[in-house]
Amino acid sequence: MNVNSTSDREWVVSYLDSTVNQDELSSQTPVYTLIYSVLRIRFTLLFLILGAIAVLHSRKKATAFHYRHLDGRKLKILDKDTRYLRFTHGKELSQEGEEKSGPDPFLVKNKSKIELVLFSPNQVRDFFEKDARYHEKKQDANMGQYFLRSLGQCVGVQNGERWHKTRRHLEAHFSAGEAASMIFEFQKALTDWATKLPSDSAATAVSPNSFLADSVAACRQLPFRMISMSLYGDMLTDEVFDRLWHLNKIHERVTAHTFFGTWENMRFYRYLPTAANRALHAYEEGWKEFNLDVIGEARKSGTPCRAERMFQAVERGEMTTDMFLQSLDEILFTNIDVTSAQFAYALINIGRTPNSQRRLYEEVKAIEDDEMKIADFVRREDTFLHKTYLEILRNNPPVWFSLPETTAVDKRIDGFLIPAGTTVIIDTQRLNKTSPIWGEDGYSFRPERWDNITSREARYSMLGYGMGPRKCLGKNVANVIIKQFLVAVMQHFELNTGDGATHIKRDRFTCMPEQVVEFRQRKSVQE
Ligand code: HEM
Repeated sequence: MNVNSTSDREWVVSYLDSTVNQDELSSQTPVYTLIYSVLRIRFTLLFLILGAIAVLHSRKKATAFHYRHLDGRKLKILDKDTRYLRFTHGKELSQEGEEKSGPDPFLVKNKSKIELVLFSPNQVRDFFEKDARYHEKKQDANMGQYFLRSLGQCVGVQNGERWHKTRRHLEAHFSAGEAASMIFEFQKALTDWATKLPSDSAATAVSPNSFLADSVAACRQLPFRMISMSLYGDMLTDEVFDRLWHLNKIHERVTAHTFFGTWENMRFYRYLPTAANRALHAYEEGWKEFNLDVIGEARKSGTPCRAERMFQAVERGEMTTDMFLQSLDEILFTNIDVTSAQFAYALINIGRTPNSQRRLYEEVKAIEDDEMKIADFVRREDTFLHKTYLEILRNNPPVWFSLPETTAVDKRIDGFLIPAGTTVIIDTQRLNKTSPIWGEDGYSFRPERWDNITSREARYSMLGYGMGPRKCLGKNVANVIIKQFLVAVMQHFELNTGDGATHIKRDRFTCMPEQVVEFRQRKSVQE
């Protein structure tokens, strides 16, 4: 049949219509409509999902302009895995970065991830300015599964609303006022430590009035005791402290697996019967039991205890038990090396700089052994004591490279276009020592430099307690205990470190020094 004319086409249409059963037609229409609608919804969903993936992907994926300077040069990359090296060989890594990239920021590999290293005040300012409150911490600190299991719920790696809520519950107990209220209790612990140190197993006598001791070993339990006091108050009897110290021993093993483990970081590892898993399990059980025991006892006896007050947020359903336990872990166990290193460096630096030691001693002598005067002295910020404390913080950052934090928006850092979602780490030693504000002698310990520099001016030139809105939770307590420690040391000892270089231990995630110091007992104490 040849269909040419309009009338022919009309005929064909009507013919075809007539071949279709009208009942069938009416029963088929909803099915087609249904299929059509379902397909349409699916397509819409598919488009939405693809759109979301594209948006997310574009946040991560670098464009041709990303990682490039305004003048077109590209960021350099250190072509080696720095996952462990940043802890064991921080100094060497920092030097390699400087040799490869000069004054420009550079990229490093962390297993399969790429991170951006910053180290100058301009870079750090560009990183924190404007979007700092939207920066995110990596929940596994880019260290994998074992970290996620042991610390993935602690306040330090939470983001957004979860972080705000948890932080609020903890922060109230570590304010400047709370820290000041701990001073008298801390004083007792310090006097006890200084009195017993000459006969401690860490001390080797060299004369009736002097002894040698490794700077870390000399105060190995002291910061741990003081931070435990801040959490448990009068509940911290000798027996309770011994329980904590035992848990700390297990936790040291957990920390070693967390930062230096390899297979531990894999997903399947948790199911294997290994020493690392047993240590984590034993620690978690013990830590939970310990806290519930102490909190229960504090309630029964009506003893004030900060951990008990923090736990009330768990009972109100505002914080999970894991968040509570892991945040307390972060405060006490994980942080202990950080504070211990500051104590050790306080001894080393004071013992190496006779002029600073003399000036500090003169100040301490003037306040006599009066508790009220000591409390007032420690709180002041116009003293040589305060400058010494700031200089210890500047000269000895606790970790060589900070833990990862991501940018929230595309931004220029030192002229380079850095895409949103880029993970950044800061070379704290390089920043704290080579920022132009420190002048030629940034590597020297010189508290006097703070005669002419304010903390505000030094804002982007040192990473002491961190920058941006999520600074260290314990900064007020750390401020008080480090200054009180310096006072107690000056009251009891004269220090001598000698001239040799201080090495950093390679088996810690912190910059932990290896250095023997000579302690000479002061006359007033010997009598
Ligand atoms: C001199 C000793 C200390 C130094 C140098 C120090 C330094 C730091 C730094 C650099 C951060 C990271 C901040 C950031 O992410 O930008 C931090 C976080 C933190 N620190 Fe400290 N810290 C010290 C002592 C303490 C103490 C004694 C405590 C507990 C009372 C503590 C508890 C914490 C907590 C919980 C966080 C996580 C805060 C958050 O993300 O909300 N720190 N600290």
